[in-house]
Amino acid sequence: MSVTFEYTNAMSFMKSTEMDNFSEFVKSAHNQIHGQRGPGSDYLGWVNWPIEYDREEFERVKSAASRIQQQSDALIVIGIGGSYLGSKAAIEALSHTFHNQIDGNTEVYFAGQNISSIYIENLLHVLEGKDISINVISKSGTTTEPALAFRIFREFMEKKYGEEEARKRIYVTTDKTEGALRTLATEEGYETFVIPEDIGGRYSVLTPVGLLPIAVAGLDIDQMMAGAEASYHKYNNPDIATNGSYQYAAVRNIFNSKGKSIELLVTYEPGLHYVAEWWKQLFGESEGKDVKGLFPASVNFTTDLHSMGQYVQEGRRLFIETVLQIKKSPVERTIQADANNIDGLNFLTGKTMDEVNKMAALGTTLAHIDGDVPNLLIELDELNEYTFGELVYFFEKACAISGTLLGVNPFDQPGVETYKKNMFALLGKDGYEEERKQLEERLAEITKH
Ligand SMILES: O=P(O)(O)OC[C@H]1O[C@](O)(CO)[C@@H](O)[C@@H]1O
Repeated sequence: MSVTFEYTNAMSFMKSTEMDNFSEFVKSAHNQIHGQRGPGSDYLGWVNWPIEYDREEFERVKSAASRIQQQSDALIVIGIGGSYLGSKAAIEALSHTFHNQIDGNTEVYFAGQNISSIYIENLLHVLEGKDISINVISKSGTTTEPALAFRIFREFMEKKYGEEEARKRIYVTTDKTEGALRTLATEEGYETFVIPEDIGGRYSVLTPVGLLPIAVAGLDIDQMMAGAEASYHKYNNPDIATNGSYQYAAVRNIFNSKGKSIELLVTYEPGLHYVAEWWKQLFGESEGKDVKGLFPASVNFTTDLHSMGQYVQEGRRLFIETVLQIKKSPVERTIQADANNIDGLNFLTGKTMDEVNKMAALGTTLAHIDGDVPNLLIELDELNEYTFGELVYFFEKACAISGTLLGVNPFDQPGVETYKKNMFALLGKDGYEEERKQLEERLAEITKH
């Protein structure tokens, strides 16, 4: 089982010497990351995590997951950004497409990833009559969206079960010592899991942040960590000639410097939609700063070929494409002959749906190459917990190296604060009086025109 990277379909857009030229830069980026040096070096805990993770806590995650499965019909995962995208990606990719509708499964719902009252109302509606547990996840413990959702769900739980029983159904994943959530968890006696202080949100899927919800969904987290460990060893050498993760990092930078501004992550399996969402946060927050970075976007083909395909083929030439492909679908559905053949599809008789999907992918790749879109390929032999773990680490490593090559700090996200500052000022939070005054003046100016 493995994850492979290749860029053969990008070679007509670049010279092989360009890759060679990157080899020394890649080596020094590798040495920087492994030597715990450089910008953001306080956030490198994820590098050795697959071999160094806390085994005792890992076992506790598994037993909490089976307790939740026994005590509840549904788990509500409250978090935003890196505190929900990894588990959402794994559950969508690896579970039954309609996981929550299958009898016997512990349903998993997400909250706190938006501020929509409609969403909360409808979620509470769906939960009527069900026994529930909560896993609230926030590294800082102060992020508005999950804090707001937790306020609502805590009250809901205490009303439904009483304080004592609610306590047994609330699981908190947060910083080891700091933050409002840690304080609350200590006061209330909730069971807690730790987000290591040297692992940022977007690098946290293989910590309890991702692992508890993933295990509750019935997935094998031992296999996931085994895949991540294999990937750790595979991408632990600085040689660009043999390190696919570093090749991916270098090729992205080559095309960025040639003026490409968007990387489209392309999938042909709907279950991979949230893997792409997770990937967007990883690369978007890591590289989008100092007026730099490829804009990470994603499409689900063939669905989006009927909406975005036209632009990718003939619109502004901004793109590189990275196809995330599963070599062989675990499900074989053979197309049958139809006596009347009114739809004209009898030429597909005897082929499987997956063969058709693969030919759609190949045809699209060739068409997009003709439309000047360099094509990169990441292939998974199979899609399962093991290869998911491998893929996560492949991307994490590539992202750290890519951001380092780009010359940014891949581990901070200062730009996210700007909207928060405005929101707090507009809502009248204490300490934001001056900002509020300035915004009000600005808004008055806009209304005048
Ligand atoms: O886990 P927290 O601290 O609530 O943060 C959630 C998300 O918010 C961000 O900090 C951005 O505001 C992301 O980097 C992070 O994944």
